[in-house]
Amino acid sequence: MATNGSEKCGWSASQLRKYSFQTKPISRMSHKDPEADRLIANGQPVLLTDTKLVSTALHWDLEYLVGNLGDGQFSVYESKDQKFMYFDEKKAKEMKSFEHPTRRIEMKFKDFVEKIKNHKPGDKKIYLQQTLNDDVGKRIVIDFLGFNWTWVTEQQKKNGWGQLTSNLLLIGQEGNVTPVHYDEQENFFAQVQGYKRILLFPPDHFEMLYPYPVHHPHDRQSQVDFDNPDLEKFPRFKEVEPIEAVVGPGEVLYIPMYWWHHVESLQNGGQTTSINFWYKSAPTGKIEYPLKPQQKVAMMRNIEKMITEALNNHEEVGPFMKAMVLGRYS
Ligand SMILES: CC1(C)c2ccccc2-c2ccc(C[C@@H](CC(=O)O)C(=O)C(=O)O)cc21
Ligand SMILES: [Zn+2]
Repeated sequence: MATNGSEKCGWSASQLRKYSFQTKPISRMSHKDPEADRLIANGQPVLLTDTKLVSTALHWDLEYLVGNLGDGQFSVYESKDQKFMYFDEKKAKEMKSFEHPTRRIEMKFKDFVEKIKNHKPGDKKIYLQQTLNDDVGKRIVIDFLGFNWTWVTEQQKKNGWGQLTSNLLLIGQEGNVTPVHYDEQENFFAQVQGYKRILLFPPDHFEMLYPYPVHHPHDRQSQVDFDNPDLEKFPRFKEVEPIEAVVGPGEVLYIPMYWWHHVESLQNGGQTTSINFWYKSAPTGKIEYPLKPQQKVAMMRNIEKMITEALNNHEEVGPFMKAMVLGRYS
């Protein structure tokens, strides 16, 4: 819990990666503050310091998890550098030229812990990402049942969200980076062990973050490499104005649907454990004008999908849309 520096906050600015843009701090507050509910209802991010959402998981260190997660297979992603770029495996199959930035390997949890313990500089980085399901040990089930379901279910109801689709258990190594992307679900992101720095960009940053085409395996991810932005190709990237949150154990960040987020496990901060709560969005009610940026992103996605399917060849999509717009709408 970062503070004005007088109390210990468990991390220091030297552990944060350096980027070309400035950031503004996110608002942090108690979940009891009426402002918190107002922000969530308005689809604005907020860092909640005291929800106790996953307080029964705060003791989930690696040896406890080895002893209680059961003998199942876990999805572990491997990357040659510190970036773990999501890609859609189905779309990757349809794109011969696509080079996979990460590799998914299935392994037992104890083998994952061994890899973490024996990691040496130069080894591939790894990131465990696994849906919490019912074939975990019974003590994990008890911890899971002890989550603050009262509060999170109340949030789901009063914001009209759809069902809880999944809780992902995430265990990453210090320095791991999940490059900036958006999801089409509401997300209560709960930090369990270690510290993560999250940069958040509003949905209207679509034009400054240059997402990949919808049919591309990196759909929903930005084409801009934050460590080496190509301002020739992506000139409006210099206009980005993110807000920043460092989440620590017991803290919960609300990441609204369509909000871009970049996530990094602090350097030299040890391994990080997070649990996310993804909810389907509220059904679109009566359309009101002006349209929200999220609605425009959803429209652009549908139009891109329709044109790509109708032309049945994604090379033609650019020329087709240029013919429609250049000199006529631009
Ligand atoms: C990078 C990784 C492991 C991955 C690889 C391949 C396919 C999917 C994913 C995936 C999905 C979600 C996260 C959690 C989080 C980011 C973070 O905490 O790092 C986040 O973005 C969110 O909660 O929305 C992380 C990953
Ligand atoms: Zn995400």
